[in-house]
Amino acid sequence: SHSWGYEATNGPSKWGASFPIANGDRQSPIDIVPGNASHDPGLKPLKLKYDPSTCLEILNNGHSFQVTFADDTDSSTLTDGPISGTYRLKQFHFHWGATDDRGSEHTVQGAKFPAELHLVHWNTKYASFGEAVNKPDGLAVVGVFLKIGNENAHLQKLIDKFSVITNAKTQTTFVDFNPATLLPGCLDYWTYLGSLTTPPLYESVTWIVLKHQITVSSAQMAKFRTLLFSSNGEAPCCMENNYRPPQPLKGRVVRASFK
Ligand SMILES: COc1cccc(N2C=Cc3cc(S(N)(=O)=O)sc3S2(=O)=O)c1
Ligand SMILES: [Zn+2]
Repeated sequence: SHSWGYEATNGPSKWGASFPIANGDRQSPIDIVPGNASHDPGLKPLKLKYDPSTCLEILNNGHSFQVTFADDTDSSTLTDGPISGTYRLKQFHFHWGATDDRGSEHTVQGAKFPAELHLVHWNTKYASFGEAVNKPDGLAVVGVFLKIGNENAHLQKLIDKFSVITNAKTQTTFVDFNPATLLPGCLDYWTYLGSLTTPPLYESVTWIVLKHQITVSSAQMAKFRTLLFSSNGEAPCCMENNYRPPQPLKGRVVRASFK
C-alpha cells in the first residue's frame, strides 16, 4: 500500500485519508506564541536522569534516524515537570529541512529552526511502551530546537554512524551515549497536550518544548541530508523536510514553566 511519507503524494496533507485523527482536537506540532503562554508557578523543573549504558542502537527507520534505549528498568527517566509519575526514555530522533531555514516541527511565533530533537518517554503506569503509546497520558516527548552555530561534538557522535545507516531499515550498534549531552543548560519549557507528529498521530503526548536551543553547524546539517528515505536498491531519495507543519490549536492552552 501507498505508505505515508513527506512527499507531495504521501505527505502531511494526505495523512488524514488513512489516519482521520490527523484532523483531531489535540494534534501536534503547533506554533508556540510566547505572549499567549500562561506562566504556571505550579509547574516543577524537569527532572531528566539518563544512564548511557541503556543506549542500544542507532537506526534509519525510513522517516528519521533514531537512537533506541533499553526501557526494562527505571535507568533513564523523566519525572516532575508537568507530568506525574515516572516516564521511561524509549528513543530519540530528529526532524530537519532541505535547507537551514526550516526543519523544525514546532515553531515559535512563526519562526522555524533548522531541526528539532524529540526525546520520547512512556508512562510506567502502563505495562509497556506499546500499551502506553495510544493512551491520553501515555507519552511525554521533550522537544529541543537546533540552531546553526558551532559544531556540536555530541551530535557528531551520531553523525559518525550515518555511513552505516544511510539506507532505510538499516541499524547498527550504538552504546554509551548520554542523551543529556543534547540538552541546553537551561531547561525552561513550554508544555501542552498534543499528539505524535507522524502517523499513527495518536493523541497521547504531553509535549515539553524547551525554550533554549542547542547548536549544530551548517556542515553537520548537510550530513543529516545524506541519509536516505529509500531502501538499498531503490532510487536514492534524500532524507530531508521530514517535518509536519503546525496544526490548529483548537482552544488548547500552552503553559510556560518560566516568567
Ligand atoms: C504501536 O505504536 C507505535 C510503535 C512504535 C513506534 C511508534 N511511534 C510512531 C510515531 C512517533 C512519532 C513521534 S514524535 N515525532 O511525535 O516524537 S514518537 C513516535 S513512536 O511512538 O515512536 C508507535
Ligand atoms: Zn518526532
